[in-house]
Amino acid sequence: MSATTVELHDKEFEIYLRESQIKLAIEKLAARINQDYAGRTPLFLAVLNGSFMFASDLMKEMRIPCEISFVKLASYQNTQSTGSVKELVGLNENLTGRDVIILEDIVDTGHTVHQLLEKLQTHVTATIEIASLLLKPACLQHELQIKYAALSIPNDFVVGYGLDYNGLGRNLRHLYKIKEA
Ligand SMILES: O=P(O)(O)OC[C@H]1O[C@H](OP(=O)(O)OP(=O)(O)O)[C@H](O)[C@@H]1O
Ligand code: HPA
Repeated sequence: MSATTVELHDKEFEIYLRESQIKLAIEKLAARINQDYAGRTPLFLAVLNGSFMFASDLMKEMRIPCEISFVKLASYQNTQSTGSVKELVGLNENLTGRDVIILEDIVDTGHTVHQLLEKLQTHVTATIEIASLLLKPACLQHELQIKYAALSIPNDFVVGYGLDYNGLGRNLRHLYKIKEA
């Protein structure tokens, strides 16, 4: 058993989705990907940091040949930039002709995935899709086709299972949402 509420920094969170529910949703998602990509060898690009747990559990459910690589959109500072400009780091693979599946822990406003897709535009992939553990449809600010979303959730701030609140909470095995006052 683990706690039904947790305190991280100044905020209290209550349990939202248990590990068993998350695992089930990932199994269902993996079954779809296994079927859709039969006969192909997709390359997963997992976006750090938040996606590490999702990527790990999804990979264990893959029954087709596949590869994974981890990338990060890092803020960088120079004399011109305000810090909102991001640099794609960690991409060492040749994506030409590959079936790429981006792995995210959460698509919220969609800014991150939108930026990542822009950065990948110069690569001539065969296909490119997005798989996210969580999707907040009410928050999306970009026209994105999220083909593979394991769970759709309301506009609550969530932590656990890789997701953090100011650095804390990534280690939690369940998902927690912020507790209403
Ligand atoms: O759809 P969006 O509004 O862009 O939000 C989603 C992104 O926000 C979080 O990343 P963050 O930049 O906090 O980095 P992290 O993965 O290291 O926590 C999360 O992991 C997604 O990548
Ligand atoms: O709800 C969230 N929790 C943690 N990180 C996030 N990044 C975007 N949305 C969230």
